[in-house]
Amino acid sequence: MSEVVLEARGIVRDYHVGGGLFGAGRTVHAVKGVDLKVEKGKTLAIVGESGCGKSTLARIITMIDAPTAGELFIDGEKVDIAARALSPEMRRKVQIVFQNPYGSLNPRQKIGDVLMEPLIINSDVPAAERRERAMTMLTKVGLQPEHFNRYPHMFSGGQRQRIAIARALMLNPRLLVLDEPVSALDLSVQAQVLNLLADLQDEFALTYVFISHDLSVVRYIADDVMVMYYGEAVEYGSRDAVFSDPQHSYTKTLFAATPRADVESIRKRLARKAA
Ligand SMILES: Nc1ncnc2c1ncn2[C@@H]1O[C@H](COP(=O)(O)OP(=O)(O)OP(=O)(O)O)[C@@H](O)[C@H]1O
Repeated sequence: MSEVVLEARGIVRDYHVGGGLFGAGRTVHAVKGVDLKVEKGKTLAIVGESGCGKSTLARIITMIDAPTAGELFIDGEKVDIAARALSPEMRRKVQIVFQNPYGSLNPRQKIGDVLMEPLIINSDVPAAERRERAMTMLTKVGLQPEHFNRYPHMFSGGQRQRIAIARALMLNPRLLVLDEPVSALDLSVQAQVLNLLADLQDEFALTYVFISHDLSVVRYIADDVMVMYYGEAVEYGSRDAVFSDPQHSYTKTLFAATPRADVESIRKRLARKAA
């Protein structure tokens, strides 16, 4: 039987904005009741334009932010995100990789320390083993052991994203939330990082939630696709079903607005890289 790693039921997130001493302000309904389910080793891509609620949903899944309503289950266990003391074990299971590797790495921290930090904070793994695990992880993401003592500015954008992925994997998570992880990279580097993610998924049986606005990337990486529009999931199904027979008018418009040539060229490039 398949194992469900992530399930969300009726997730709602409202933000109260504006309103000072005398103003009432207003409520932004960022996520309006989203259900989703992702099985072990699979990738759910969440796609939609800026402001549709993708990042809000990503923060809720990562337990950084609490929903206004709804339930979240990780490995079948209900998560009480509002609780201050979420167990370290629960936190360990879900890690996030952000779009901008420049912003997410401390410029004064050597790469080895970047990788060992999650172990220092969340585990009692001894120093020698921390070092060894960081070295191993560097090679798993296609970097070299000698990169251990270098600083982030000495790396390219693609290499920095590899470092961010390595750090996210240091605690052996079950689920990686990838929030536009290749959007800031050149096309050829995007392909390399996507192939790396596919390899790591196979090796560690990882489950991915992949947030993107780029349909060509989604088509390559996803098993299932959710299309969000103004906080709602207007389309949700297998990649092939969503791409071959989109049901919602917004999805049709979104697909029509994506230049076909772009999709084809990146698919060919990815296929060449994969060969
Ligand atoms: N902390 C916040 N306070 C108030 N409103 C917010 C907050 N975070 C997000 N919003 C609003 O919620 C809506 C959804 O935002 P969100 O960032 O989740 O969308 P997104 O699809 O990820 O967009 P982008 O790709 O631009 O990040 C937007 O209208 C946004 O302005």
